[in-house]
Order: sequence, then C-alpha cells, then structure tokens
Amino acid sequence: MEKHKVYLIKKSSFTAAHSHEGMLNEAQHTHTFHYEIKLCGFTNNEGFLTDFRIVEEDMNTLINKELKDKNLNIFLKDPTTEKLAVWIFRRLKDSYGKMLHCVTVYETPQSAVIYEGEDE
Ligand SMILES: Nc1nc2c(c(=O)[nH]1)N=C([C@H](O)[C@H](O)COP(=O)(O)OP(=O)(O)OP(=O)(O)O)CN2
Ligand SMILES: [Zn+2]
Repeated sequence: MEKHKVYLIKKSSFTAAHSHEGMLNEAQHTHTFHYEIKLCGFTNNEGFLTDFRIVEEDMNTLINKELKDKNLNIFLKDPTTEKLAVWIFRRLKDSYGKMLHCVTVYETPQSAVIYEGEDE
C-alpha cells in the first residue's frame, strides 16, 4: 500500500472578548476568531491521515468550549492573536504530537497569525 505525506487542514471559529493595555490600548470588545489547524503525516492503509470528524470534535472540546463567549484576558495576559495561536497550539499538542504542523488564527479576514511551535 502506497503511503503519501499529506497536510490536513480543519477550520473552526469562536466568538470571544478581549481588551489590551500597552501599545494596543483598547477597551474590551469582541471578535469572531476563525482559526485552522494543519496536521502533517503519512496516509494509513486506508488512505487517510486522520478522520476530519475526530479533529472537529477535538477542536470543539479542547478549544471552542473553553473559549466561546469568554473574556480572553482571563486565560491570557495580553491576549493578542499571537498569544492565542500559541495557546491553541499547546492545547492541541498533547493530542496530536508531531502531527501538529501549525495553527493559524484570524482576528479579522485580513489579519492572521501562524504558530508552528518551537521544538515543543
Ligand atoms: N499584531 C497584532 N496586532 C493587533 C492585535 C493583535 O492581536 N496582534 N490586536 C488588535 C486588536 O485586537 C484590535 O481590536 C483589532 O482591531 P480591528 O478593528 O479588528 O482591526 P483592523 O482595524 O486592523 O481590521 P481589518 O479589518 O483587519 O483592517 C490590534 N492589532
Ligand atoms: Zn481586538
């Protein structure tokens, strides 16, 4: 059975609030954060990397249920999109290990951050 190196992408979103001190300096406001996770690995004997539905369930359980309608300042000091990308990556790392390639978080359709981990 041929195995192929593939990248699998799954997207999701949640709405949450945050405020910024320092240079960004903004009172509390809400965004709908869209994010995607990218997995990398080799296809199995049945020709897939992992079931999209399992990834969706993990994103719902580990990320969306935790952050939906929350104030991100409770979870993160300085809850920038950069820090949110790191937070999401770390939450998923336990489940996906080396298969987790990167996490991309969109604060707006025009503004996003990609985090690929740092030998974590
Ligand atoms: N590097 C970062 N820059 C900014 C962040 C951040 O997390 N990382 N965050 C913000 C604020 O959250 C701000 O609320 C974003 O404002 P918004 O109006 O959504 O952004 P834009 O006006 O730039 O919207 P576009 O539609 O993308 O033009 C600010 N900066
Ligand atoms: Zn904001």
